[in-house]
Amino acid sequence: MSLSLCQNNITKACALRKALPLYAITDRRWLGDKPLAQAVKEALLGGVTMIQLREKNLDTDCFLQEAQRIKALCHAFNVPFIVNDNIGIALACDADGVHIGQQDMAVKEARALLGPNKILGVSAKTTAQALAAENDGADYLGVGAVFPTDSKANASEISHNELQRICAAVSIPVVAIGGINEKNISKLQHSSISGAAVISAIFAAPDIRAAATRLRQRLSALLTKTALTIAGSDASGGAGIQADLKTMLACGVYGMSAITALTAQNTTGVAGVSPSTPDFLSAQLDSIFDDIFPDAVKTGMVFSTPLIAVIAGRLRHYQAKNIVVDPVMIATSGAHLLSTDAITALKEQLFPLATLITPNLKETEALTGLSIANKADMETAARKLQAAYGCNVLCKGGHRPTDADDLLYTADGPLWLPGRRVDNPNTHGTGCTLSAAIAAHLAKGYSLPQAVQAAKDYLTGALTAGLNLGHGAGPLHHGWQLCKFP
Ligand SMILES: Cc1ncc(COP(=O)(O)OP(=O)(O)O)c(N)n1
Ligand SMILES: Cc1ncsc1CCOP(=O)(O)O
Ligand SMILES: [Mg+2]
Repeated sequence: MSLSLCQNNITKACALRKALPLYAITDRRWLGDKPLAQAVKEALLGGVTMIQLREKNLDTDCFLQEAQRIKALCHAFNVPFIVNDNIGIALACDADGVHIGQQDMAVKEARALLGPNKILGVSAKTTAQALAAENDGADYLGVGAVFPTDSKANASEISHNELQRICAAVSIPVVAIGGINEKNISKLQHSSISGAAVISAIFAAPDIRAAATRLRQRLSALLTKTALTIAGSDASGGAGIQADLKTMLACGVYGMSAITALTAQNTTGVAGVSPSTPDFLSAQLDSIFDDIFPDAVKTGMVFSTPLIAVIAGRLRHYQAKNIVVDPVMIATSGAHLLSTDAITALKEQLFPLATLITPNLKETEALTGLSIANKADMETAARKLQAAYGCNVLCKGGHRPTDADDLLYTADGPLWLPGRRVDNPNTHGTGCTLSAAIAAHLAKGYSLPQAVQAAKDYLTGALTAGLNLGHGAGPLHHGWQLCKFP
């Protein structure tokens, strides 16, 4: 992963992931008498998430006119519009992007012509082609044919193992293409694709809208991702397990929980803590991993050395991936949520397993023994943690006086992610919410910087919604995208 990603690239990549699940590609040869625009409108009404205009035989004027018409239609549905093969047409109609094959033009050249903001898709059949395309500036890959197809002459098939290898090799999203329909789509279940690109299963269907709707439903089930929170319960619902589960749902991921401790807690403070036994925590983790293997895990309040030993042991045993460790030590209210002797266990047993740790400024100081007065100090401390434990570090600037800039420190170095300070004293559960949202986005296949950026955007929305409950620092509105409280 390269951290030369600029903020714009991250935003573009996040938007692209939402557009990939059901990617419809036009082919007027399947339409009979039906006008292309009508077919595309039916597909859009059925819920396709991106449209590609694929014309192999039109002259330039007709191609451009068609592109302008279909683009307007797509944008009326807030769906990105891509042009196949022809970058000149894509630029002339200001399409959202272009899709090219290995023979169409060099990926580097396409990227240079398109600039950084347009979407560039590239066809790939091998891991070598996929890695080269990613390196040269592709935003997504079209990989196939994954089944026999009647829509493209001489489309050679690739094995599902190769598809899986390509998905694992690259950080950019992959859509499968070729012969995909409602009946066979479930065979792609374990491939880690971000979507399916489809021609005939949509455009050759007698009822295009209904076919798109059914495929979209199948894909939603197929692409469902899961995340696990290992944390303490907050009786008042604003932090801990309760915040994490609400966040995961709001971020489009199925959430599961293993409870380390019950807390009698509200917005004014923690009245009591009743920890789980190590055996019972272990039993909860076994129940989860043996049945629904989580695509990502976050840990929050881990409380004590014996509980940390169980968590580390089970995560290692199951080879859990995408682990976000929020080093919860002291609640916003001042209550201690980690026994002092457990800090060493947290560092030595959990940090080395983590994809990311998410300390705030106070936690960063406690973990490093350094005092932090400015951004340079944040970089020094984050570098120290990254070097000591081999995990990526998100040093959160939420308590900085002027901005809410966060520092993501990886083996590639520092990446500053600017944040807007939201004027809201109700911040109970912000750390839990951010780390759960990062885990949710990692589960969905976002790269680490994308996941952090998407989680920051979600948290900013939850703070901005301005929920005002309780007598202390109140909770956030985790469902701000779903509903408004009166
Ligand atoms: C998403 C997606 N993947 C592959 C293609 C194939 O494009 P096409 O121009 O038919 O063939 P190549 O250029 O890849 O040889 C596509 N249109 N979209
Ligand atoms: C364009 C393309 N590239 C590889 S397979 C294919 C055809 C996809 O069409 P269908 O979904 O009808 O099989
Ligand atoms: Mg092509």
